[in-house]
Amino acid sequence: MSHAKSGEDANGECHDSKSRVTIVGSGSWGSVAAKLVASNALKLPSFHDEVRMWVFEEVLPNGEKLTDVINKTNENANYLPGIKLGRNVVADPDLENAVKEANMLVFVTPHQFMDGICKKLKGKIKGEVEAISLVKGMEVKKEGPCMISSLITKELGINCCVLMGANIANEIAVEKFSEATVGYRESREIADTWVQLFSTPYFMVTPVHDVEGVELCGTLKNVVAIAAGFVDGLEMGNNTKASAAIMRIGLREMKALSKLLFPSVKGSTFFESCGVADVITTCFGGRNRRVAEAFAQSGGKRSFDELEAEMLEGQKLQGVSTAREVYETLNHSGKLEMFPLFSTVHQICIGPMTKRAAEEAPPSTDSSTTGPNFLGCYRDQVAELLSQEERLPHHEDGDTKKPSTEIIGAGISSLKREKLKALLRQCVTDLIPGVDEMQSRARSMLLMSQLSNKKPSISVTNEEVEDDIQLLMKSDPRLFKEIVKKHTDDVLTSLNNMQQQAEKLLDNVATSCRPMSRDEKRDLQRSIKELPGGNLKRIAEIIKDHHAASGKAFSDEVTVNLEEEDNVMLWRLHFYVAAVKSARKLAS
Ligand SMILES: NC(=O)c1ccc[n+]([C@@H]2O[C@H](COP(=O)([O-])OP(=O)(O)OC[C@H]3O[C@@H](n4cnc5c(N)ncnc54)[C@H](O)[C@@H]3O)[C@@H](O)[C@H]2O)c1
Ligand SMILES: O=P(O)(O)OC[C@H](O)CO
Repeated sequence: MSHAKSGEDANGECHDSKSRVTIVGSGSWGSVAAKLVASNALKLPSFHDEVRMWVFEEVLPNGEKLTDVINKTNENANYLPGIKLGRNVVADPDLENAVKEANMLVFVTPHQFMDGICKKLKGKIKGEVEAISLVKGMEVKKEGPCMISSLITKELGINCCVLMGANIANEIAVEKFSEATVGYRESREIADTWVQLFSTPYFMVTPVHDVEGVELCGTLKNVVAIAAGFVDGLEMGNNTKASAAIMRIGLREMKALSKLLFPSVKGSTFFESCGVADVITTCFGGRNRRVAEAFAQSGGKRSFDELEAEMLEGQKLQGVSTAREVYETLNHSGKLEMFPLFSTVHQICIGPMTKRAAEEAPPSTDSSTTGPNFLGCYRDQVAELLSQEERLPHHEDGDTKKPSTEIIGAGISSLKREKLKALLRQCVTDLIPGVDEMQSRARSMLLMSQLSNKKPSISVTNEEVEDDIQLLMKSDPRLFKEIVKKHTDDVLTSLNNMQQQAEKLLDNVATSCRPMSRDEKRDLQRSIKELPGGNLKRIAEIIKDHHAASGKAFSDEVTVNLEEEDNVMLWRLHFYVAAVKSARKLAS
């Protein structure tokens, strides 16, 4: 994008190569965006001074039009009273007129109006136009979820960056320091232009090459903020809000859902202003939190619509509709149970809520340490699938009546078996990112503990040990050790939880297996004997746990007599031995 001064082209025709900016929206954040951009447009030679702001026209109680008041007083009396926007901001109630000369469009209205706005602008935008969306929210179309930046690109055929962050409008309006993140898809140059247009000494903007990640952070944190409001309304305290029940799990679900929708989303984006910082600021200071708190205080008797109208005077909440959109998306893809916080927020928003229901609503302890409860959810789905099925004789395939060679699901119809396999395949796919994360956390902890003992046995790169960690290690070795221990314990707890869930899932799967043949038992016996000591210990644990679960007495000494074990136990051992063999093969 070029920003040369106005001039004549080769044909002697006058052309304007300075950029013109229009702000599409004039709520509280829209007005602050206009103020930021207007102050920079005056300073930057590549921009026209005038900044247009499209205003959804309203008539004030004194009969004056909002647009006229803004142009007369330079203040948005309805949405940002007391703040001068800059004399170069021109309010315009005519959408088409407001955008017709602009080649840089800033979209900043509540997300529910964006579809209508795009439809009105379709075919009305000409030439090379760049857009940026400050809108936190998404649309759910027949084809699935559609981020607002994609909606703009699809409907108007223009590239669209996003700007999100910990940005409570009223604070930035009075020039309190804040950061924001610009997400871009392709051109870094265009992202830099937006950064330049928005940055001021009190508003620091950073570009990130992850448009979906940035936009999903801004969108999904509003659902987390609604949950934070519920917890505040129920006076459950800041520990609950920050830790297990809300912000921590909220961030995990935000990350998991973002990656599910767009696998290219980067983990590092969640540590930018648009991620963890926006979660914190909105959960403590935002409108979503405030109205959700009032909703909880009313015991769910007053609706969000009523409270929004009463408390926000024309401003709009985004979290309630986003919770519904997220719920629809998850419901459609059969993944509701993997996101207990998101789905519960929607259920509370639409239904009567009692203190008890809300207290029962937070995610189970399973998911509080392992994030979205993938394994627990698959375990339940497998159990449900198998319990629904009328068992057939083990030696027959349900549909063909031919002897079955399948191990898993041998006693169920082939249709159910295919469903079971599909569930297990999906489980593995969903589990991979969690396992990768666990592996990387475990590697970091190993590295840190070796560093604290000054004996790294693996090569250490500078990126892996950040400066502040190195500093802490040198300045306060005792605190460093404590932190390493705490995080190591967390990793071990998470691993333990994952293992327990996986065990339960395997127990369920094993109930569907055909009887093990004599030859297979012999093979299993042989394979167990060849296992090293550590794995034998695990075999003993599996047998002990299984006996305990089925109410059998057990002693400390475990003797393995495969002839006496039940079929479920035999296949559980078979799966374990097979996993050990595969792991060894991979390692060699
Ligand atoms: N306010 C903040 O602190 C803040 C900060 C960052 C991001 N955001 C995001 O910015 C976006 C815009 O929010 P805001 O805070 O500027 O708005 P707002 O909630 O303060 O105001 C609502 C706006 O919607 C307009 N409106 C009402 N009915 C309309 C209609 N039928 N069609 C079009 N417009 C209509 C109103 O005129 C007003 O401008 C949202 O996605 C929000 O999440 C807000
Ligand atoms: O006031 P909220 O809850 O709409 O949140 C405002 C902003 O998104 C905070 O970054």
